[in-house]
Amino acid sequence: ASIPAQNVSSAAVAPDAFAKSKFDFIIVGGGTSGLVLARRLTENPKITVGILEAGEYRPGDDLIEVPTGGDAVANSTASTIGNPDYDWMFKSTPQAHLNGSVISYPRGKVVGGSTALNSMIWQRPSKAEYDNIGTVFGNPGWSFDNLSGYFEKIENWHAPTVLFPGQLVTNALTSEHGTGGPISVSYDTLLTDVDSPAIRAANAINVPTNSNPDGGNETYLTMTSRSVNPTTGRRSWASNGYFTPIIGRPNLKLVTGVLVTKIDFVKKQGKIVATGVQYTANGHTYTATAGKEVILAAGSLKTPQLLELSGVGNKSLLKSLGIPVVLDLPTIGENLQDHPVALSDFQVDSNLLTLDRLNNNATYAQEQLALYNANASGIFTYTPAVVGSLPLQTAVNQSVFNSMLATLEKAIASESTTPLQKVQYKALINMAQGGQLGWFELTIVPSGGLLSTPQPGSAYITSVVIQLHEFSRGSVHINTTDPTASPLINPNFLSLQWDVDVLAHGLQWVRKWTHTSPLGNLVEANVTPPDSVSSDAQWENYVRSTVQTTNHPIGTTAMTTQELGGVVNPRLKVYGLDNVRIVDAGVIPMTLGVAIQGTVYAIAEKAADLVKQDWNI
Ligand SMILES: Cc1cc2nc3c(=O)[nH]c(=O)nc-3n(C[C@H](O)[C@H](O)[C@H](O)COP(=O)(O)OP(=O)(O)OC[C@H]3O[C@@H](n4cnc5c(N)ncnc54)[C@H](O)[C@@H]3O)c2cc1C
Repeated sequence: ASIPAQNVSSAAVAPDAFAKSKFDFIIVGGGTSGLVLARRLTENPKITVGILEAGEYRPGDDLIEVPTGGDAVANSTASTIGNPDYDWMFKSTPQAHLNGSVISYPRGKVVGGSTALNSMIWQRPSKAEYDNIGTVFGNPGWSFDNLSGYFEKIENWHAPTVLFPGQLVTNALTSEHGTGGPISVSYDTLLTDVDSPAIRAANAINVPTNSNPDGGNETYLTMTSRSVNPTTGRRSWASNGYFTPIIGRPNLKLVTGVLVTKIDFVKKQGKIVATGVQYTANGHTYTATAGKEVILAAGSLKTPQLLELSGVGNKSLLKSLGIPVVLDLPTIGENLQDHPVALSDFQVDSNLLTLDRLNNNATYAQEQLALYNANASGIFTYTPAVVGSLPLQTAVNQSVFNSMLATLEKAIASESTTPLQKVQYKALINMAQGGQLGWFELTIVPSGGLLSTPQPGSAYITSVVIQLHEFSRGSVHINTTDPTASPLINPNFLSLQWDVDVLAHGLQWVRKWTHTSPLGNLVEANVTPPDSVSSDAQWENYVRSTVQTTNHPIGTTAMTTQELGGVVNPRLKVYGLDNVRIVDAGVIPMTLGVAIQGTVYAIAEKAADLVKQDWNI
């Protein structure tokens, strides 16, 4: 849809004025977690907070806020993605296990961060996964019950009004949610012609509908909630949810369009104390000072870069680049995990309503736009509704599972696994063997164009298969002292055969699903991959040549014990630094079986409480 962006206004102070202010807390990154912290810390009028953000403040921007402007797995149609006004547009290093290809890593560069770009899917993981953060990784106080409590603070939840086959609105579902929080969470009010048939077909092959994925068991298919305001029909994101309503607080200042390049440290009585940060704008370098703490919320790919540029990281790497070592903390930037994804698309009966109709029928597109503008309804409010995760055992029988596991155990025994990996692998294998938790996630995007080029007048579905718990581990590090350079992002996808097999079996399950009635009655042809891809070797080749990221990088500044190589402690403070906290997706120590924006908001809400407790404010 070509909807013009509204005028952009600025709520920020100028870079030099910001430098002259004195702050108690400096927050690097006005993204998802940065804005939550800013709001909560400035609830106390005596506390001053300064946020530094590389992007701009873009309230009411249609490209960001109109739901069909965002796509389901990113990297393709949405015009914010791949647009330097909104996106850092990172690329991975060439991927050894993906035939050397480079994959795109979109990241939000705007006040609101990656919530400006994301696909708005709103999920909570199963109980065991949150509980693991506390028990497996040695973080007292972190559990499902504790983090779920924060969801209630974040959410302004609206019950579904249109239901999937088999779905109920139960008291259990309603009571899981908050209704007074800054982020609107709602459900689609319109379904396309393929959504309900997809659910019925899954039900026919023993995959049930889950009516309450938020109560501790998120396995199986559900009508997903999403961060969309049902009254306005617009994206609800960190900027319009957390920041805009508090813009006038005199104790909060924001500077936009600046790049933070370094954290300044002094040594005081044997402690390493951060005094503030340096940042650049228009060729000038400025310094901002923090009386209490520097909080890093630059995201899992940029926070490690800033620490390394500041002399905190692996001392061999720092020395090789001529950076004076402030603190040797070699696990910074290691332990990168993500959700690799493989797509397949199918042609369906062209009379069906899918998102393709917006491209195929100009009159329909105009009518729908008018409907959207008049009363915030219609196809422009739609986001993919069919989402759910399935245990691996849904797609593989016991003997295939056993053989995958045997290959995996051999590979990880012969690898030089770190103490953290040993603990993670044990927990993951337990989860896989239990057969209860989701191992691959499915989304149906009722549209072509994400994978292959759609034929005019045709209709499609694209199925998304996400590997939720990879065993491969990557890294993100600097290779230059130039702060404007992108860090080297190496997700190291599919370095273990298990990770390939999960996606290959997931794709094969999808082919079976799409040919099961009633969905099967609507599907006319397999497009990509074509019918000719059918042997295990062909599926493997297909996976290795098409995998992308679902944009959920985590773990690069992991919250766990020092023995396991943690970067932050359970209060999110960096080990060895006196007053630096990290509050972003990088602290999540191991993959979660869901999309992660809700968790990042929850971590930031909890972090605000930890900061308030520690400073008695
Ligand atoms: C394309 C895409 C689709 C996604 N889809 C979903 C989804 O459907 N559901 C879901 O739950 N999750 C989704 N996610 C993931 C989720 O949105 C992110 O994990 C989450 O928003 C990350 O929050 P964060 O606070 O860690 O970082 P961010 O929100 O990215 O914030 C970091 C901020 O720091 C700023 N910054 C970084 N470095 C500097 C610097 N040196 N100086 C100044 N500023 C700096 C950045 O510009 C940015 O604003 C998606 C993400 C993307 C990118």
